[in-house]
Amino acid sequence: MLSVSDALQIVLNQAHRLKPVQFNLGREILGLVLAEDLLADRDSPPFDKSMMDGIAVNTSEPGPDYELSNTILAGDSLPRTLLTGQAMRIMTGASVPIGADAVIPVEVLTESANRRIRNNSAPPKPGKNILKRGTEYKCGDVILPQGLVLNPAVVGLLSSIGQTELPCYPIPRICVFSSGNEIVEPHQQPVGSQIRNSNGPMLTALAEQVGAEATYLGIIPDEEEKLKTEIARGSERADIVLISGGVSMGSHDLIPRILAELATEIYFHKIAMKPGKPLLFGKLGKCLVFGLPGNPVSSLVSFILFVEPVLRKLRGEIECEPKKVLLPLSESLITDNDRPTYLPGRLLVQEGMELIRPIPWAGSANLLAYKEANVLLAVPAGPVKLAPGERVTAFRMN
Ligand SMILES: Nc1nc2c(c(=O)[nH]1)N[C@H]1C(S)=C(S)[C@@H](COP(=O)(O)OP(=O)(O)OC[C@H]3O[C@@H](n4cnc5c(N)ncnc54)[C@H](O)[C@@H]3O)O[C@H]1N2
Ligand code: MOO
Repeated sequence: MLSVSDALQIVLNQAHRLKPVQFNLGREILGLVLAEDLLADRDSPPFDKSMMDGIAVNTSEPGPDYELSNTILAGDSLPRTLLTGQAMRIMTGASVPIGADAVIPVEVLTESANRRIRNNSAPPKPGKNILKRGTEYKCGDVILPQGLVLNPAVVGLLSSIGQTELPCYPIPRICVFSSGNEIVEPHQQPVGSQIRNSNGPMLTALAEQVGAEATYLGIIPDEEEKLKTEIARGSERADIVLISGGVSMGSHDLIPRILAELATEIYFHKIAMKPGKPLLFGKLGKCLVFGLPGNPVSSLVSFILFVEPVLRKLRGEIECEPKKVLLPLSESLITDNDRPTYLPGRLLVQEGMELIRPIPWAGSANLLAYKEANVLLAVPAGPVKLAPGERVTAFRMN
C-alpha cells in the first residue's frame, strides 16, 4: 500500500500555484501570499534621522556648552549646516543637519539665557541617537520576497514603499459535499440510525482556516445520478472538491465508481495509514478531487495531511508540507497498529520545555478526543512502547 509520504508527493505534484492577480493595498490582502519580489523605491531611512528630541552636535566639539542656532522639525525639507560651536534643536524624525554626528536628548540639557545650552551628561559618541540613511534597507533592495504571507507589518511596509497595488495569489476555492443516506444537517432532528453531519461544517471550517474560500454544497444521497451531477457541477466552480463518505468497500460506497464514470483520473485510492486508509485522490478536468473517508476523524486527519498542503501550494505558500516536530512525551505511549498511525496530542509548555501529551483515542469515530488536540502524533506500525521523556514525531495542527 502507498505510504503517506509518497501519496503526499503525488498530491503536491498535481497541485499548481494559482495565477496571480492584482490586489489593492488594504485589509483584504491580510493572509494572502505575495506573487513577486517587491523592491524598495528609496533608502530607509531616506536621510540621516534623529531618533530623539534634543540637540544635534558635532562630537569633535565635546561641549558641554553650545550656542543654539535653528530648530529642525520632522518634515523640514532643506538640509541645514551646523556651524562650529553651535548646536541645533532637533525633533525625533527630523533630518540631521550637515556637520552634526550625534544627538543629545533634551532630558540631559539645561538652557540658559542668550541661547546657550549645556550638556549635563558625558560628551556623546559619534552616531549617538542617529539612524544613518539606508541602514534599514537601500533603494532597489528586495524587501518583500515572493511567497511572503501578508501580515499587518507587511501592510505597513507596502505603504512605506508606495506599493498601492500588488500581485498576490488568489484565494483557492473549495467545494465541500457530504454523502450518505444516514446523514442529516445539524439543525435537523435525527431519527433512528440517522446521524448529524459533522464532516461538512468541520471540513468547511478547516479549509477556511487555511485561507480558502469554502462553499458547503450539502448532503448528496447515495444515488448515482445525483452524485454525478453534483460532483461535476462542483468541479466546474472550484479548484478542489471534497466529498466525505462513501469511499470504502460497501455496496453503497459509490464515490470511486462515480468518479471513474466522470472520467476522473484517479491517482490513488488507499493509503497505508490509520485513520484514513480509504482516502481517494484524483483530478476531474482541472479540479483536484478528494474522496475523504466518512468517519469524522478519518476526514479530519486526511484533510490535515493531504488537503491542507495542497491548499497551501495553490495559494502560493513556499512551505506547504505539514510542520514536523520531534519532542519529548509527557506521558508514556503504548500502541500496536497494523498501519502507521496518527493520534491526537497536545503540545504544551511545562517549565519552559515543550512536551507532547498523547490524548486517549478510541478510533476513527472518536472526534471528541480532538477537541483540544493541537498536534497529530505519528507512530509506526507494529508494537511501540515509549516512556515519558522519549521523543515522538508529531505534526502541528493549525
Ligand atoms: N469491508 C471494509 N469495510 C471498511 C473498510 C475496509 O477496508 N473494508 N474501511 C473502513 C475504514 S478504515 C473507514 S475510514 C470507513 C470509511 O468509509 P466510507 O468513506 O465509505 O464512509 P461511510 O461508510 O460513508 O461512513 C463511515 C462512517 O462515518 C459516518 N459518516 C459519514 N459521513 C459523515 C458525516 N458527514 N458526518 C458524520 N459522520 C459521517 C458514517 O455514518 C459511518 O459511521 O470504512 C470502513 N469500512
Ligand atoms: O482508516 Mo479508517 O479511517 O481507520 O477508520
